[in-house]
Amino acid sequence: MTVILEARGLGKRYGRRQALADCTLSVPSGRVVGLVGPNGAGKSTLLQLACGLITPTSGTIEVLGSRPGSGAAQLARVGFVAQDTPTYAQLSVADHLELGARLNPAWDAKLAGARIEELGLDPAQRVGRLSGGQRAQVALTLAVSKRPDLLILDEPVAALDPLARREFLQGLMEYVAEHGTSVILSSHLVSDLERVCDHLVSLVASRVQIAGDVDDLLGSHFRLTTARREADSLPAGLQVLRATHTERQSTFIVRADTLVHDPAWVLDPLDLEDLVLTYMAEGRTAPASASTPARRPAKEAQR
Ligand SMILES: Nc1ncnc2c1ncn2[C@@H]1O[C@H](COP(=O)(O)OP(=O)(O)OP(=O)(O)O)[C@@H](O)[C@H]1O
Repeated sequence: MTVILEARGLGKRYGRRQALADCTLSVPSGRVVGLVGPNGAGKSTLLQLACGLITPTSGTIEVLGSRPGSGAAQLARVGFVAQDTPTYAQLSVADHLELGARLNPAWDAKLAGARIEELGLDPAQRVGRLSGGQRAQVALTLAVSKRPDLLILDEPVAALDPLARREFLQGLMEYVAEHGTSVILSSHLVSDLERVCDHLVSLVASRVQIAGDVDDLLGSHFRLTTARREADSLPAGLQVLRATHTERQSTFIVRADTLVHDPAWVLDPLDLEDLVLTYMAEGRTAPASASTPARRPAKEAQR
């Protein structure tokens, strides 16, 4: 398996504020990775470390086999769109493409021109006069037209209306399918991520809480409904992430790498949103472990 991003004990501290802590992560190449987590969890910090905009205060990170921002060749292989989709308000759309062409050795002028035409944007239009969504599209066009091996997008759809969001993600998927680019994108919109991502990284309180291929994660997490019982009476090997009880019934969200079936249980699959929200809620009540979430003991039932 080729790894596109490898972090070992990675941390970033601003004065006394720990923006990212003890992050150990290995992201396989060829994936569309969804990076999720509550506000302030450290998502932008991780993405900025990955493209070399900031440097770690502890640990190491390698992207495409070398230190981020370590040279022109490395920079050329990574496309980054920051959270505020920065563009130059006074420059036209065509000026942006010209800038992209001059700054990037592998610039794909045909791709850039075709995207702008598809989006129905006037090349002569000043970018400061475009809507937030159109500016996001111009920023994405610049990032993909440099033909990177890894595209890093920090909340790319936050400013877009639902239709523009759908079109943006559809366009991104078509691009990825055609060019095989690896993508890491952060978003609070898990339902969007569910449509496009095949790998998930969840950060809570500056730590990696869970990471893995979406199919593996969904295949090892379930909603288990049974006659009322306490979490600690469930078989060993089930990690109880959440427990709720009525007078007669208990519902557990469990993680189980190999599941023993019991006819007294009803097991239902989780969707990605359930899974992400469960871990986020768990992160609020217990400090997250960086790399071994499945080994934690079952928690006390919440009543
Ligand atoms: N330049 C900075 N100086 C000081 N603190 C910072 C700086 N950048 C980030 N932080 C702090 O680091 C923590 C993580 O911030 P970060 O922007 O990475 O979170 P995030 O998960 O991207 O949040 P959001 O979802 O709100 O965008 C926050 O507590 C933030 O205040």
